[in-house]
Amino acid sequence: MADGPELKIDIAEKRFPVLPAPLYVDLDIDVPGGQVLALVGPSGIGKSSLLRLVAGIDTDYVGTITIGGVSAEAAPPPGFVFQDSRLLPWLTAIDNITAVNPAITRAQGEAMLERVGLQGFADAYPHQLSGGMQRRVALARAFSVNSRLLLLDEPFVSLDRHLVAGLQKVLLGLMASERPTAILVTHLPEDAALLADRAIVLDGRPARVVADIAFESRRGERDPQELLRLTQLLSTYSEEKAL
Ligand SMILES: Nc1ncnc2c1ncn2[C@@H]1O[C@H](COP(=O)(O)OP(=O)(O)OP(=O)(O)O)[C@@H](O)[C@H]1O
Repeated sequence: MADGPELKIDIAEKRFPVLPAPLYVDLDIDVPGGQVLALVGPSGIGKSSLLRLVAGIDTDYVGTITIGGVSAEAAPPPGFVFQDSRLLPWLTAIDNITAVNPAITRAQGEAMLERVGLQGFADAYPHQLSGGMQRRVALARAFSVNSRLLLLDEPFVSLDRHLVAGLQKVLLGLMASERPTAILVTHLPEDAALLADRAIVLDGRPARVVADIAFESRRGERDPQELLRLTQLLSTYSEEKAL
């Protein structure tokens, strides 16, 4: 399969009326097709807001964002994994998947659920699934949309770490075969080290790129020493502070 689309973010200015300073001024980020970019930075810096702009959910900014040459507002909605699963509670697992892409057949939806380790759970409702299983459905749904752009907003937050390892493996496998262009928002350097090809650190208000680190080793093939090295590198930029 070919790589996902190139993503070009060129924001001249983004403000929220309640904030005294702009959230971003002259924020330029290019993500080549098929790259997984980790976006890290302190709480409140504007990571989730950037995903909402890229997704075309928030269109109130000055600048351009294009996905494969098409403006974010006009492009098909990307796969989006939110901080909470945000499954529709009145729909079964399979119906949550076909809701984002009616072209998907039941067999294809079931195959996707099998890939995330949920064989036999197609007809379960979200409340019948554990928190970790719900995240798996959310991943399956994000890979089922008619878009090869994937936005992940702290996809493993508030899950036990022993559940996270399984989900990370599922995500790595799906990204290896589907080759989406992706942005992963995370506050954990170890998640960025494991899952991404590159990391951008945002800081300040307006937020600016204070580090842009391309990882030389290949995602999915890093040994524990390399993971530790990248984690430590990224940790030097992360500070526990809220804006
Ligand atoms: N709809 C909105 N209206 C006004 N201000 C907003 C809105 N959404 C976000 N903000 C403000 O913009 C700033 C950035 O918020 P955002 O959620 O993007 O940060 P974040 O980096 O994702 O934080 P966290 O890591 O805690 O999730 C915050 O100061 C927040 O209060």
